[in-house]
Amino acid sequence: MRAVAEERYHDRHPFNLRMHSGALTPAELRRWIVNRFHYQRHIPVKDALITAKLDTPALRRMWLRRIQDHDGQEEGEGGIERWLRLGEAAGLDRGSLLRAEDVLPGVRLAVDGYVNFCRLRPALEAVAASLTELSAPDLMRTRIDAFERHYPWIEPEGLAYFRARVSQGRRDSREALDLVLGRASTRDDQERAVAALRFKCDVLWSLLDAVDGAGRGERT
Ligand SMILES: O=C(O)c1cc(C(=O)O)c2c(n1)C(=O)C(=O)c1cc(C(=O)O)[nH]c1-2
Repeated sequence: MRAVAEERYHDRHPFNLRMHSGALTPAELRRWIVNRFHYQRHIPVKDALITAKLDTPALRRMWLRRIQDHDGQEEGEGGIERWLRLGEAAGLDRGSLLRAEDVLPGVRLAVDGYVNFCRLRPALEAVAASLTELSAPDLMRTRIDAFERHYPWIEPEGLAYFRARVSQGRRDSREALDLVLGRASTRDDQERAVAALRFKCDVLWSLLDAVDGAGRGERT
């Protein structure tokens, strides 16, 4: 699982490499923020679908916390709100983020693919798909450094989302890995868990393909 989460993770995608080296234009970075918001706002939806598949109070409590991380305990809190503030720090309008008018077709398909995977597959596979988060905390740190160094026009308070995800991602991936290791007792289960994680890597990769492709005309 760790090898898949490392080798196929989107930190190696050309768009992320350009982000980290400071090569993105303001328009490209804003396009990424708008499109990634579409992914962010669906994370609690897919986590609700997973919660419904878990069969003990302890597991449901554990997974419900993820929904709270994104939705907050009340208005004005949580990861979705922090992402909206990132958008504002980059000069985007909150209303246009919420209306999702500029979300690319390929991004809609990638996000639908992930939500429907979690809707239709058993808990083991849906939880295993979240394990891209094994690699997410390192990427968050790279991203924070890159934003501070190369994109100072984004106000620093906007980076609160990424800072919070470093520890949340570590805890989430530890819990999800324990759950998968505890449940995947047969060879078949283990292979399905690995395939789920590969699928999720493809979701993240396709999302960035769409964002990258949309900017190609502007760059040449
Ligand atoms: O910015 C990123 O590169 C990135 C990647 C991932 C991931 O690896 O799936 C997640 C997040 N961010 C994220 O912010 C997040 O809340 C999250 C939840 C999940 C998941 O599948 O349950 N992945 C991710």
